[in-house]
Amino acid sequence: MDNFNSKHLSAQIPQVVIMMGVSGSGKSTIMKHLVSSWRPSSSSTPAVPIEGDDLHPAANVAKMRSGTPLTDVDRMPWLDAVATEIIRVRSMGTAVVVTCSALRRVYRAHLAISAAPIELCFVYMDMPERELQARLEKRAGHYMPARLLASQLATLEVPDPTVETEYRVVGVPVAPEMGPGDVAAAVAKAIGWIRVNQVD
Ligand SMILES: Nc1ncnc2c1ncn2[C@@H]1O[C@H](COP(=O)(O)OP(=O)(O)OP(=O)(O)O)[C@@H](O)[C@H]1O
Ligand SMILES: O=C(O)[C@H](O)[C@@H](O)[C@H](O)[C@H](O)CO
Repeated sequence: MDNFNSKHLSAQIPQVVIMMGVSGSGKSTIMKHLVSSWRPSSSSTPAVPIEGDDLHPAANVAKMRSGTPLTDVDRMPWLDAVATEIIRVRSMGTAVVVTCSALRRVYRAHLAISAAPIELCFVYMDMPERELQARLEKRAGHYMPARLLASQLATLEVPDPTVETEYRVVGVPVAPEMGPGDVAAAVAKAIGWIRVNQVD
């Protein structure tokens, strides 16, 4: 995973970052830490968060709540809504951090094409299945049941630098002992963001 980080980052510091990966990998948690403590060096204002979970059509939420995995057809209007929100927020000129599982390569391509010419950088939250399962079983108050993890993992196409159609992506290995602040710092390091209060 390490050696595709630098290879797939162009010289430009990413301004629009998509936290991707399966349910329970920490996308929402790390997004909050990232926007509160880190920013691209070129930006004087905080990055704005977009919570992809909030953009699902109600039917999708009902489906997941009932333990049924979403299909490609279910996800397409959701991906469109995420892209539309990225375009809206980015037009204000701030950096943006988005949570969106973007499990399949075609979903990442759909987002990237829909948001163009805005450039997206995907951050893949890479966590062992056992830890994912444990976190989902402990998590309370979320519509996504832990039993959907198997289908999430089956749908996931792990970002692969050797695939020609893969978009700009950074893999961040998340070890169980890393707290949210540690993970956010690892993500920030991988994308070249600096601490919010750091003097340039
Ligand atoms: N680094 C961490 N250390 C310990 N617990 C964590 C860490 N990151 C996230 N968690 C916990 O793991 C659970 C899953 O995290 P979170 O909800 O952020 O994942 P997610 O990828 O956004 O999931 P979903 O796609 O289902 O919304 C939460 O209960 C969260 O508090
Ligand atoms: O692609 C999907 O199957 C969905 O987007 C899920 O990943 C959920 O949105 C999320 O996990 C719930 O929080």
